[in-house]
Amino acid sequence: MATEEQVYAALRTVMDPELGRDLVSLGMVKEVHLQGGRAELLIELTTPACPLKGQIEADIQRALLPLGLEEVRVRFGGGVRAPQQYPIPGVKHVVAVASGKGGVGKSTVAANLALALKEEGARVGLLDADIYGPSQAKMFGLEGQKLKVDQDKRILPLEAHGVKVLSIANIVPPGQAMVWRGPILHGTIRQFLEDVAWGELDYLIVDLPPGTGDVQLSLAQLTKLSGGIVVTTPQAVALIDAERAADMFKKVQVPLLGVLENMSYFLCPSCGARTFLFGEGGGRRLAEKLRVRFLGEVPLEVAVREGGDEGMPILVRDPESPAAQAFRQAARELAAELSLTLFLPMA
Ligand SMILES: Nc1ncnc2c1ncn2[C@@H]1O[C@H](COP(=O)(O)OP(=O)(O)OP(=O)(O)O)[C@@H](O)[C@H]1O
Repeated sequence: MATEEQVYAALRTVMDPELGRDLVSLGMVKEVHLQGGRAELLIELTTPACPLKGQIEADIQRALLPLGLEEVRVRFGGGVRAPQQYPIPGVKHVVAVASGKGGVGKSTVAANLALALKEEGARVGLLDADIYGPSQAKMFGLEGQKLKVDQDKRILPLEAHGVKVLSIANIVPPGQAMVWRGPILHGTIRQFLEDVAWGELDYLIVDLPPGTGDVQLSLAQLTKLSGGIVVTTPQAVALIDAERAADMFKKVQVPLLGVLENMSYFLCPSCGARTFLFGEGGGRRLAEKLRVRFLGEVPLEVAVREGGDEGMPILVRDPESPAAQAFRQAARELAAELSLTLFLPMA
């Protein structure tokens, strides 16, 4: 009959593929129950959205095989690991979504990544800091809704599809031109972070304006961002600007968690054929050049645009569509990269 010590010894041979250390020394083995010929394990991953769950489970099964157990059941648990210091009280991670060029789908990506992380069990907020072209209120069907404050006069974010959303569009009347001077803008970003009752969040996703301007700078100065991602299309002009956005993160010492390529190819709704409208492989090549994780390719699908216009992001509107699946995978990659930064401090 296998003993607990033997199980732990076997688990010491199972590596977290990304961290390169074994599950026991990483403190991931939370429970080992042995009864009869059965073992039940509780493994706490660095994030519930870990993309390598399947592989880790298979490795565990393989490592315990020589112990001759009848059955090994693996449960995965644990929440999102937090940094030593929270960037905002109650908020574990602030992640910025940037793009060099406008119109590459940054807001669509921010919305769907937020929803995908929520789907994995995380508590998620979305801050629309794209003050020149806020689109999250529309994307989440919250247009025209007024914000309320709590008894401490803190702004209460709105909520849709299980994500807390705060957009400047719910503050400034629609269609009104916004001229933001540096100090006002800085103050507004500060308010978004400090005077909003975000509550307990694992991730606060921030949808930045395109380019490399004052909002980015203010955000980096006002809070400790866990990281940022850059959204691009495969097109050469977009890639040049994307590299600039990546460089901005470097300048303000924010870890670049990855590059996501959107509008990678058009997926024909009737025959499923792929047409590479903007070229092929540019996002991956950029990620390789920058030595960061490639978060994946999201196809251009009519339903993504329709969903965005109707207040139903694709993850909600058509969860099984190729774009939704690509967003889900990208969110897992992002969560995994983020938890890596907690173990391996920035070089
Ligand atoms: N994968 C996709 N498939 C189809 N349409 C998409 C996709 N991604 C984004 N879109 C559409 O492209 C348009 C621009 O997207 P979005 O507003 O997300 O871009 P953005 O980069 O945030 O723009 P801005 O620079 O104005 O902030 C929207 O109509 C959106 O619905």
